[in-house]
Amino acid sequence: CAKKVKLAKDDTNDLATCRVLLAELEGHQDAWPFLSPVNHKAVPGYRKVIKKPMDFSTIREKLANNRYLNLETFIIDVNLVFDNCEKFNEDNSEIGRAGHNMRRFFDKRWTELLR
Ligand SMILES: Oc1ccc2c(c1)N[C@H](O)CC2
Repeated sequence: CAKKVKLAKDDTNDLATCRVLLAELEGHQDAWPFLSPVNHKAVPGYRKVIKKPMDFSTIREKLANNRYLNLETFIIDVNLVFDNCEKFNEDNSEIGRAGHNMRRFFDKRWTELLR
């Protein structure tokens, strides 16, 4: 049978796409809980419960220092922000709702930009 050739995805614009997506996340009105690292010294339990803290300023730093292998590793870090939020906050709380809103926004935007 004919040999299957895997079509390579064009990843040329992925870095620019990550920058656009990150800027849109940072500019969202519900971004405030996620803009900078949680101060784990001021929040009882955070350091023990959340094994891999992540926030938008850390993602921006990693992007600037070429720390993401590809678009997928960037998306994994963004989703880590929202997964940490769900783990530590009630759904029916100010920050819990902000996390759900931001995840919904991100899912919609990256699929629009990449699908
Ligand atoms: O009441 C509080 C006080 C501090 C925080 C939260 C809730 N949730 C954040 O995910 C982590 C920081």
